[in-house]
Amino acid sequence: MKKEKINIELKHLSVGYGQPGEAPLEVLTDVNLTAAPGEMVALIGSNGIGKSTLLRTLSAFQPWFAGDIQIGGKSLRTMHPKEIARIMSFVSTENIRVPNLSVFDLVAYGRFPYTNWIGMLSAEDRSIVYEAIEKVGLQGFENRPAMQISDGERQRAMIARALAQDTPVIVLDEPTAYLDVSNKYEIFHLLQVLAEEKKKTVVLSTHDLNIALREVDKLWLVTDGGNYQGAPEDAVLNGWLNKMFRNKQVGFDEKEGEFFFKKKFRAKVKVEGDGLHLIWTLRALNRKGYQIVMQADPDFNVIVKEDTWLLVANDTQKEFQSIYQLLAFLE
Ligand SMILES: Nc1ncnc2c1ncn2[C@@H]1O[C@H](COP(=O)(O)OP(=O)(O)OP(=O)(O)O)[C@@H](O)[C@H]1O
Repeated sequence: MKKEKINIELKHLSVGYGQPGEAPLEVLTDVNLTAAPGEMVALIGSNGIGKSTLLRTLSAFQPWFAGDIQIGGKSLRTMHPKEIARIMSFVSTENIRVPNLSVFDLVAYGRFPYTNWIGMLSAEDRSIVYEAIEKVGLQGFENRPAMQISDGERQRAMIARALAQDTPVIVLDEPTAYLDVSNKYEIFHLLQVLAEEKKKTVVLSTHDLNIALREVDKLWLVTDGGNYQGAPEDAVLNGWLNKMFRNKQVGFDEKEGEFFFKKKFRAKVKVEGDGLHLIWTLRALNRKGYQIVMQADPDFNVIVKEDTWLLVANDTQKEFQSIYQLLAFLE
């Protein structure tokens, strides 16, 4: 079947929760965001801001209050669940609580929009399922009970299920939450390849900001003060990342490209040296709360040579063989 290329548009969207007779809880209001075919988008924002709520709403798992969600120019409100299932797959971090469900069966659920009413898999369906399992590196796990695999393996299996569903849009809520750093990069890479080669629109939420900044095409940034979208580099240059956290102690270092915790400086240090040894010495001193100065009068100096660190303070000098030893002495 020829796959359509699908745009996503969130227009003045208000999402949240409401029970009849209770005051509605609006989690996010007036959200205006877009994603194009072939784009990998990371939704980022602080804990509890409403990322899961937004993604569940986008995937038609819950209704919204105001505005519209348009998929390929058509309002999600007007679409039949079966039509949505052929356009959009959703991966969450929820646990699987079905005993005796094998990894193969779990992934095969992805084929439900295409199977007949008893869910019979054709030979083509089975080969798509095996291919999806292989793509996420779970070959050999097909017969294992899905309840008896690790969190990371289950996360891969859930992604395989979305691959088996073969939709032009894939929405993933924290797909890398349980993965180690090498698997996080692999999953980001896999999703990126899908976006690029198959022109799928991939929208995922993540707290892995450093990876997202390096790997995705676009950020959707939700904050208390509004929403922003653009290339990760636009987010850095426009200072959006500094608006992400209410905790003013956390800042974004535009030059390093990473978040840091603002500490009170305990002393000034001037450091001489070069190469990697200098860079990591600066990071270590910074981590321990020393202010690095170039011009101002330092409280002490550190001269970095390959594998030796010379501390010069007033009239005394002391040599160390590692950063650990230098920091221990400074304590
Ligand atoms: N089923 C629910 N009913 C009512 N309120 C809810 C429900 N689920 C979540 N909330 C509330 O909605 C707000 C947003 O929650 P949500 O899970 O969307 O945030 P999030 O950005 O995904 O957080 P995190 O980064 O911690 O996963 C929170 O205040 C949360 O308590």
